[in-house]
Amino acid sequence: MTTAPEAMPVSVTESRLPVANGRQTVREVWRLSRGHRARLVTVVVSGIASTAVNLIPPAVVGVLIDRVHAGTADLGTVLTITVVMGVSAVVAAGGTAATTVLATWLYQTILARLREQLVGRALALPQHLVERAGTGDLISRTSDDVTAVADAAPTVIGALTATAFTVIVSLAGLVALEWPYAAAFLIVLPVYAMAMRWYLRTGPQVYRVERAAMSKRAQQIVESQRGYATVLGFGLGEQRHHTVMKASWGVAIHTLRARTVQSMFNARLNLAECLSLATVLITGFLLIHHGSSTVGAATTAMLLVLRLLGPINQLLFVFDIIQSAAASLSRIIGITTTPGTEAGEPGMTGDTTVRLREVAFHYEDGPRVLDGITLDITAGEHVAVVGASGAGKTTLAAVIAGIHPPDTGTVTRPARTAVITQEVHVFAGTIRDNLTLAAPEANEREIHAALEATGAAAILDLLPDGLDTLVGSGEHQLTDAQTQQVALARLLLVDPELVILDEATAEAGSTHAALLDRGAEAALRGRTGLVIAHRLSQAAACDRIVVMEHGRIIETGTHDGLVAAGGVYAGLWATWRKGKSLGGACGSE
Ligand SMILES: Nc1ncnc2c1ncn2[C@@H]1O[C@H](COP(=O)(O)OP(=O)(O)OP(=O)(O)O)[C@@H](O)[C@H]1O
Repeated sequence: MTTAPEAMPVSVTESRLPVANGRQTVREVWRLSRGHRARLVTVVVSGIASTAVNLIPPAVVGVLIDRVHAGTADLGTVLTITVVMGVSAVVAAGGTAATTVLATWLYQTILARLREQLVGRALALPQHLVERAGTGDLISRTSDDVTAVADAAPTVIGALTATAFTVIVSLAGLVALEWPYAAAFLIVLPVYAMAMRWYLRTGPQVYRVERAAMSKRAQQIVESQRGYATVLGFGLGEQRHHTVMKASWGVAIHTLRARTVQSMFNARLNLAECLSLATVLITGFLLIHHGSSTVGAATTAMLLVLRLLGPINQLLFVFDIIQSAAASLSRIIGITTTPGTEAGEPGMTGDTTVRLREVAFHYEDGPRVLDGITLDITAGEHVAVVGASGAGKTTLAAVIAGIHPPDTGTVTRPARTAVITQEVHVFAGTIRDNLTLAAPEANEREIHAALEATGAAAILDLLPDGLDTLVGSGEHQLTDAQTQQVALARLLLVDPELVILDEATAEAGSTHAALLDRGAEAALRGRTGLVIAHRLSQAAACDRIVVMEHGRIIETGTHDGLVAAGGVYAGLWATWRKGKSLGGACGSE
């Protein structure tokens, strides 16, 4: 009796990252095999041949039994049959080994290509897609789904090549012995079909839910790790722990359900096996009783059926794994076939201006946070955006940067746009790695010039190994100000046409703020710039100021003009001046 192998979890269809359909998946796998098709054919032929050789032993055992039964077996017969069985076993083993090696080489090569494409494409995905779907889904595809496909490949490829031919040859063998043997086996096939039908109706849904629970858990863990500082800062450890624990329990419950479904499928398969053996045994008994079959033929028939059961179960199990792995594969190929940003995102233009027309935007299920935004930023102009918290400043920056596509309206921006957001990540590696991340060709002189210009050169004096100091998790920790300075220097090395600065708030008048203002000034010099002004001193130094309220632009003009107009900005400025000292981001102060 048999036991089903561990079923792979299937993918979440409700995911918002694209999922390829069956035809796209097959076409893509076929494309990936380009250059290796001759090997593919060899794998199929050698797998089929070795399976066919495996059918020789049942046939010769039947002959031996009949000869023994007829009293014609002598030592020569036994030796001949032994040699035939021995040779067929060696040939089948050699063929299977060769098939396995060739198949392994083939699928590993294809998988390696797929992985390369996946990583390359994942890094080039349009940001708004990843933002909307959540990084957990992307991580799940690049880890869980790749593992599912890699684990499934050996089983699937080996079994598929062997199974189909075994079934055909064994059935042909049963017919050649006596057609009732084949008929006896065939009448049990509906039981297999019913087991399969039940499983296909029940399994995918259970696995899908299991996989959705896994994605949710991954998302919760990633968010807890990403927001580590916030979790610590706000004492959210207990709450995050509870959320992750709840998500983990969800996985445990759904995994238990999935394994239960698997066990029930096994029970149905075992019933089908018992019925096949019983019907062929009874048929053999009846045929021998009526003198139309021999004991040897009945034995061969039983051995052939026993041989058939293995591949049939294997086919069903492989079907299960294929189904699960195919879902993972379609999730992976959904990513690899998604157009990346290399060819340019919508809204990218060849000039250095920014142009927004009647732009509206809302977050998933939320209200509109941008409404009727029309704005032009001319080449080289520095525009500051100010407004109360929640006015939509950061969202506007993200829409201009192409991170969020607008719901309605149009946005155009320069092709080379660089953004510094409030959360700057330090990549594991050296300071040099972090600086040259987006400009790998930058030389030593350019790196130092960028550090000087942004005021970040002083950081090097504080680091044990200068540019080669290892930073990131578990290594030297940069302060927030240093991290942002490094980000500004990195931005200089990229030399963008449009700079969008939405840096973390720094207390006005602090050394931190002064350092950031100096870095920002260097980053904006000679470029078109949009500054989300968290300190009004940043706004005052820009060419033009845009005031936002509830997702709309309510005032726009120069600092002096807006102060003189006595509107919302003038009020903000008056409040600001009361308690703050001035610095500047746009560099004109
Ligand atoms: N990822 C998000 N999902 C849903 N709503 C969001 C998201 N980000 C921002 N919002 C909402 O959109 C509105 C505008 O937020 P936004 O961050 O753009 O404002 P802001 O003016 O930059 O505020 P702040 O100065 O506090 O950063 C707010 O109501 C905010 O709660």
